[in-house]
Amino acid sequence: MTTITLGPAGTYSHRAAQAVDDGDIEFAESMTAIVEAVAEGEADRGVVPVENSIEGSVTESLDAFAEYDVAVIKEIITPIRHALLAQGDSFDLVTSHAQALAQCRGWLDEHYPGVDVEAVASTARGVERAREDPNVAAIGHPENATNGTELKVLAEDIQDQSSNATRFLAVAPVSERSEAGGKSSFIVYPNADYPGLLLELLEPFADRDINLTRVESRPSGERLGDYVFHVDIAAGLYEERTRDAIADVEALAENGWVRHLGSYDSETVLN
Ligand SMILES: O=C(O)C(=O)Cc1ccccc1
Repeated sequence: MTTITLGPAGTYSHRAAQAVDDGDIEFAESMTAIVEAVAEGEADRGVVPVENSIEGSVTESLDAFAEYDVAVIKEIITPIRHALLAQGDSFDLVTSHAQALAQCRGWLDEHYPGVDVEAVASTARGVERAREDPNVAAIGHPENATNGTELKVLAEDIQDQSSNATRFLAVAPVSERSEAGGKSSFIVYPNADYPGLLLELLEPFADRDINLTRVESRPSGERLGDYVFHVDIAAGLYEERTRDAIADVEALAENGWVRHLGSYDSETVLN
């Protein structure tokens, strides 16, 4: 089994992927490339971050789910504890994944006011930069300090909120889409715009006492003000009430489309 996730080795996505699958791990440098590799049959599994408790959605992952046909087979929730890593105590640039830089914005302002920051494709890519250049520090998991040339851990737990957690989703080819699991995800493109549309789309769940765990609107890319809705619910597709609710949503979206991502269970991993 080959799992593809955000690389190089040492990213938080890599850690989440290892927690759910101990097979071969391959790396890509964008969420889109990971989802595309699974949709095209180049990898059996993909693991991408979708939401962080401080910074919110990883929009690139959501947009990739709307673009490529894949099945969501598991949710992985993991606490994220960032460290500042560098060759020595002085540096003039801090580099990391944009989400990690944002999660530590307050801490950086307080301890290194005015320091330059630069976003790179992943936290581990930032660590590579710090290994190559003594003027660069990186934000990432503290274990990156010892994997390879030694780096100093200048500070630990630098995220702005101690309860920093990220949700990752594991995806598989559509043939593995399941109806079993306590949560389900789907994407609705109603291709319509009238007062009360969103209310109508959500009523089928309220009427059946199904809890929504997330609703996110993303631009459809068609025209300004036109949206695709990403909806997660705390119910499985094996339940009649879920199938009935989604049938109602499909009727409302008759001029657009509904993409079923599948039902799955959630696992919290501490790593
Ligand atoms: O760059 C990484 O390590 C990732 O896996 C993306 C990410 C960045 C910050 C928090 C969670 C995931």
